[in-house]
Amino acid sequence: MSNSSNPVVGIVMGSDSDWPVMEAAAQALDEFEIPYEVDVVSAHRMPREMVAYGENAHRRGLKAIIAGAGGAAHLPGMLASVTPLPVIGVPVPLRYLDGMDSLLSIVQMPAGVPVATVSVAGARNAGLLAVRMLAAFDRELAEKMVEFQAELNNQATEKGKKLRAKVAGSTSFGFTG
Ligand SMILES: Nc1c(C(=O)O)ncn1[C@@H]1O[C@H](COP(=O)(O)O)[C@@H](O)[C@H]1O
Repeated sequence: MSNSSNPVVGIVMGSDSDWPVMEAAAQALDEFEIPYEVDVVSAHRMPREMVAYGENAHRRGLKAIIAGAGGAAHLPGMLASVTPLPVIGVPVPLRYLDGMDSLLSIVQMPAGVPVATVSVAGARNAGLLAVRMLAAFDRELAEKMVEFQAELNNQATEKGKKLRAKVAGSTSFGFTG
C-alpha cells in the first residue's frame, strides 16, 4: 500500500488495533493517488507526541487529518484543538457498546473545535471526504471525483435492473433503462 512521498493526508489512530478499520481510508486515498502517511498517535497514551503531531502537521504540508479511535475516543477532538487543518474523525467500534461510545466521544465537540465525524467504522467515507476537501482546490481531482460518482450511479442503476429482473412484476420508476 502507498505512499509516503510528500504526504498530504495524515491517517492516525489511537492504536494499531484500529488498522483493520482504518485501512479503508488508505484504500480510498490510493484509488485517487493521494499520498498519505499512517501512524499511531494516542492522546491518552502519548499526549506530548500527539500535540507535537497536531501542531506540526500543517507545516509539514498535510492538508487534512483522518483520525480514528475506539472507546473513549478523544484523539480526533484533541488533534482538532491543536491543528488548523480539517480533522475527520472515525469512530472505531470495539468489543463493547458497538462503537456508540466512540461515536459520541467524537461527534459531540464543543463549538469552535470542529471534527467532521463519519459513521461508525466509516473509514472509507473519511478517505473520500479527504479527497473532496483536496478536490476543492484541484480541478483534475474534482473531475476524478465526478467520474467516481458516475460509476457509483452506474452500479446503483445495475442493481436496480437486477432486482427488477429478479422480482417478477415490478416496474421501473422511469429513471432507469
Ligand atoms: N481512543 C483511544 C485513544 C485516544 O483517544 O487518545 N488512544 C487509544 N485509544 C483506543 O483504545 C483502543 C484500544 O487500544 P488497544 O488495542 O491498543 O488496547 C483503540 O481503539 C484505540 O483507538
